[in-house]
Amino acid sequence: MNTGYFEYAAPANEPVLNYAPGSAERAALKKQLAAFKAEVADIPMYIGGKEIRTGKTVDLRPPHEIKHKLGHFHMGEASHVKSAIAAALAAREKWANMEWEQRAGIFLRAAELLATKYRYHINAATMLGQSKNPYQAEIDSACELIDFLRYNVHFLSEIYRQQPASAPGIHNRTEYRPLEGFVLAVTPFNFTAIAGNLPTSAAMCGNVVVWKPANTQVFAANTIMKVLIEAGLPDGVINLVYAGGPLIGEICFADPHFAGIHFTGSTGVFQTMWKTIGENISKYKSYPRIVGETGGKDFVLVHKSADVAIAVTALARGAFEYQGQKCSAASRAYIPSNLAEEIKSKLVAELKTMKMGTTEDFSNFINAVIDERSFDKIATYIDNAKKDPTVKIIAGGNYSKTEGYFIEPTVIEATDPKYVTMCEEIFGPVLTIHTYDAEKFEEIMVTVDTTSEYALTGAIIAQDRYAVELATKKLVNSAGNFYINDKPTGAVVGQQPFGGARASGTNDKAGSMLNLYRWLSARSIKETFVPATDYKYPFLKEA
Ligand SMILES: NC(=O)c1ccc[n+]([C@@H]2O[C@H](COP(=O)([O-])OP(=O)(O)OC[C@H]3O[C@@H](n4cnc5c(N)ncnc54)[C@H](O)[C@@H]3O)[C@@H](O)[C@H]2O)c1
Ligand SMILES: N[C@@H](CCC=O)C(=O)O
Repeated sequence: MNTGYFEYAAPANEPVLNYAPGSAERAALKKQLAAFKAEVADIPMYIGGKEIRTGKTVDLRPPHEIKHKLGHFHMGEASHVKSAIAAALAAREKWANMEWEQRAGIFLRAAELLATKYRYHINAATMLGQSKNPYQAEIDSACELIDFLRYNVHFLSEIYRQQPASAPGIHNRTEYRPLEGFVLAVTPFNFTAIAGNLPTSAAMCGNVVVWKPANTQVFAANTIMKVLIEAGLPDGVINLVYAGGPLIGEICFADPHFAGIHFTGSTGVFQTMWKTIGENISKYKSYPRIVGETGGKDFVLVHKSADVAIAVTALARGAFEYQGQKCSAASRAYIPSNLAEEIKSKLVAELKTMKMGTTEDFSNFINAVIDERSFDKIATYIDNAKKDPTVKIIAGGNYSKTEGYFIEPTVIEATDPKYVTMCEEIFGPVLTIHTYDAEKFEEIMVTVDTTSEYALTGAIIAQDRYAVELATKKLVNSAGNFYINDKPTGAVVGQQPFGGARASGTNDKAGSMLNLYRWLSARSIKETFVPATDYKYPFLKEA
């Protein structure tokens, strides 16, 4: 029974705690880190509200301390993926029919639990499981996830409010139904907020979900699921399964009830998914929604009028926060010849002050990269650069995987703007810099635009407003998130809706109305109060 139209006003962004020495939040976070390190977690899958343990376990270890075991999770097989689909479909009717304000209450309660009771749980889990320092964990697993939940409730209430006009004698209305089937959410390792947002944004719209996180993000994914259950999410609405990516794809994309994929991860995986869905298109009840935010090769373009301190900070933070493992991370920089020496020497000096080590030692800015596969891939790019006479490593270049997967912040200088590390996504702490003739700004913008297949984020650093205007126009298709005099990372929900085009994804802007529309299937209803009873037009009637 609907008894009113309920408002969900735009929320404020969750305030970022600073964890300064002596602060209460610092003590609470340290306590939770110690608690996690003192236990061995046994993490189940969650299917139809039941905890499922298969006995086939995979160990979880902090990337910065690989000898320590945090716990393990239970790996699923084909039968578990099928059970997750069945549980989702069984929950669908009741969930789709639940009044919006009841659904909203669950996600707002989850946001509140994360902001209070579970703030240090989710941050400590992200710090240990994904090797993030306290600030990087706070802006991701606490603030961004809380913002996604609160803003999406607000945005969805705004969508529901949008209704068509009605001519005299009739009433029109639009119902925003969930999709007819289940949504598959496949999430990446690098952001706990994204892992939480992809299943919950679809579920909030009334959809049922099968959620598969990255193996290296399971430690924090488990906390998200526990919070959602405590917040009152009914059984079967979101089913968390751990299984190989290809296996999940093979089963879900062959199911006639597959209604949509909400993916964030690499471009190659997304393209494979799209191809499989295309091959299976005639099997589905409805055309599935395909939403994917993928890779980037994000640029910083410095103009000859730039403030050097702004440029150096944009590069230091933009390229090396979270070890460069943000899809938005600056990984190619174009610096003008008049400022090149000053920018390089100041950047190299800054990088020397960045301490690297565990996340439990709060004096470390740099922690480890996510796993051995990633470490080896990044090290290969660095080794190849060391052997190549056309490029020079001007900072970092050392790495070790003895204690954890540590790679120094590395800067490669390339005379060729099409050198491999200017073009390919490395996803690690490696920045490549190219110096251009300061008088050839227009030419370098063509290079920026045509060097990579991606178009995720980019930044212009300039004091000259004509240069800012020119870059904003010429690079219109080079980035979905474009920054002026700032680093190209750190988009905030409700402020900079996030996503890129070209090979970077479908640009459906996580944390905005644009994204939520993809999980809705509108039904238009027209009611005529005094319907016609005669087919004849007035002019056909006798005078
Ligand atoms: N554009 C964005 O908003 C955004 C945000 C975060 C990360 N990313 C991108 O994500 C990548 C890093 O994350 P990652 O290493 O977790 O990415 P990934 O593509 O390796 O994995 C993402 C997810 O897909 C799963 N997967 C892997 N192979 C699969 C297959 N064949 N079928 C189905 N699922 C499969 C993984 O297990 C994981 O859950 C980078 O390319 C980065 O740019 C993009
Ligand atoms: N939204 C994040 C990036 C997410 C991708 O990894 C940012 O803007 O830095």
